[in-house]
Amino acid sequence: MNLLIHGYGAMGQIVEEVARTQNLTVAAIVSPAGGEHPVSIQDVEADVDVVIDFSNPALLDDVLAFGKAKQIPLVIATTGFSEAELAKIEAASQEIPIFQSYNTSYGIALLKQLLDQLVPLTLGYDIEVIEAHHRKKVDAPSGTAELLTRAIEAKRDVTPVYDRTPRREARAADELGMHSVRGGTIFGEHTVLFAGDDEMLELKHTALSKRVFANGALAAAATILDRPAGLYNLTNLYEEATHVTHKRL
Ligand SMILES: NC(=O)C1=CN([C@@H]2O[C@H](COP(=O)(O)OP(=O)(O)OC[C@H]3O[C@@H](n4cnc5c(N)ncnc54)[C@H](OP(=O)(O)O)[C@@H]3O)[C@@H](O)[C@H]2O)C=CC1
Ligand SMILES: O=C(O)C1=N[C@H](C(=O)O)C[C@H](O)C1
Repeated sequence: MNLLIHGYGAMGQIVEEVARTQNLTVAAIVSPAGGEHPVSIQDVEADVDVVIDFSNPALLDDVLAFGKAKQIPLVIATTGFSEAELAKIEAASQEIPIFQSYNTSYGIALLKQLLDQLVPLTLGYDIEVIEAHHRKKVDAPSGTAELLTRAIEAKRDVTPVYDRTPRREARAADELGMHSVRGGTIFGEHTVLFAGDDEMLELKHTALSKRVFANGALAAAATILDRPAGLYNLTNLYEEATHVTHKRL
């Protein structure tokens, strides 16, 4: 598997490190900051089998154009896409295999499965999603908070509310509050709180390193390599990705 690592910030660098420990071939790295690497994906000349993208939505068009021109699969792990950008990813997936997920950890895949089962049973409980990340994160709420919110919305009639400051009223039963904490070096923490009368239930996932995301992205890359064109995610790649992603680091 000849990898192209697109985006060479904190995550791109960890993907490179983890790929090398797994004896995978890093054929090219694209670093908008320049240095020894190409600045743009369009300048990559190496033979590449799959792209792993941890960068910025501003670069989406370039990544999709590259994947379609070379007819190779893409693993898109960047967060913060608009609805229009997500639609572009979906359209491109009719031509090439694309894995797109706002969180590549195995634990979040498990949390989503739990929510699918649990949320229909929680009428009468108020649900809030709380996420915490490092001080360098630029997007909020996190992609994972959006992913979890969509999973909850699919199972209960709720309306996401990100900012309560303009409201001066009691919480409506159908609200789904979302909250962001930023500080320090927190790798990523997501809590789904079910608050009932005189009791609370919390489902919480804590990433203990960035390696967990790199490992999951590499597992996704290996899994979609030979897939037909289509849009893949943690749910429909779940079975195959499990044994790879969940191996001991
Ligand atoms: N799906 C998942 O499981 C995970 C997703 N992520 C997501 O991956 C992305 C990258 O995270 P991380 O590596 O921590 O972020 P960094 O800020 O450390 O790196 C981002 C990379 O994208 C480039 N970049 C950023 N903005 C632009 C822009 N406007 N135009 C061109 N290049 C740009 C940066 O280049 P330069 O250095 O020149 O600024 C850098 O190479 C984020 O969206 C993050 O939320 C992160 C962890 C897990
Ligand atoms: O920027 C990060 O670091 C992370 N971003 C993703 C998100 O926005 O959910 C995934 C993970 O939580 C780390």
